[in-house]
Amino acid sequence: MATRASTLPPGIEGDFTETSVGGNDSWLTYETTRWYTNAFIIQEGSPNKLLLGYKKRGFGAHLYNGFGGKVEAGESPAEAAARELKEECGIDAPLQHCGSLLFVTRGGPEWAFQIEIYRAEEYSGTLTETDEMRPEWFRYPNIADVTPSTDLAVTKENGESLPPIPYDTMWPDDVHWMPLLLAGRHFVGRADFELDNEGKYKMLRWWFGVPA
Ligand SMILES: Nc1nc2c([nH]c(=O)n2[C@H]2C[C@H](O)[C@@H](COP(=O)(O)OP(=O)(O)OP(=O)(O)O)O2)c(=O)[nH]1
Repeated sequence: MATRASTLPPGIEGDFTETSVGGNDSWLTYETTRWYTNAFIIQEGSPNKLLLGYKKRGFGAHLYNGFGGKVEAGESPAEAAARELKEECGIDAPLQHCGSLLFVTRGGPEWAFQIEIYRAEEYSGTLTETDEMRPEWFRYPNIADVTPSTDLAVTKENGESLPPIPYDTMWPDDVHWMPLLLAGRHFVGRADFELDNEGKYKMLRWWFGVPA
């Protein structure tokens, strides 16, 4: 059950209703922030379809994710999101801003990632595999009855020919906000991670909410 947020994580400001919170570690500190984007194509139908890309190289390699990257000097986040979508999978889309995620690591990059998240229901152009990303479609269930913490990967659904959302090969925070994204809701969140000795990112603490 969502509760009105009493204490927001550092870096999150506003009036939000908490949808998911966890972890016992202290919030990590950071000195600088860099801006990033992440874009998803979401199509309701039979089945409902979500476009993800398998990242072939760089940060988050071997994970499925939306399409995105750094906001370059002189660009707005919306311009960067459109550019990255085109560069990484060859398509254009009427992207709409729907979320903001603060991503902080210990042992990884020393800056905090401010990630602006976009979605679109349509696109033009031909989906193309690039050096960085391999686009693939996944199915998701009808979300009317799904709460923010429902594990969509195991929910019974139609459209058996597409695989379910591959949460096991995504950033661990994504399961907390993906239902909000799929439901077309606006959301904000913070997730702190630690890079362990084996080169894996472990989530230490997280908080997600929707505008109150
Ligand atoms: N879904 C999800 N995406 C994340 C998380 N953390 C995180 O950095 N990302 C995304 C934001 C960016 O889209 C991407 C990191 O950017 P990148 O490493 O591809 O950026 P880049 O500048 O090297 O790429 P590029 O511009 O060369 O294409 O990963 C997370 O916890 N969940």
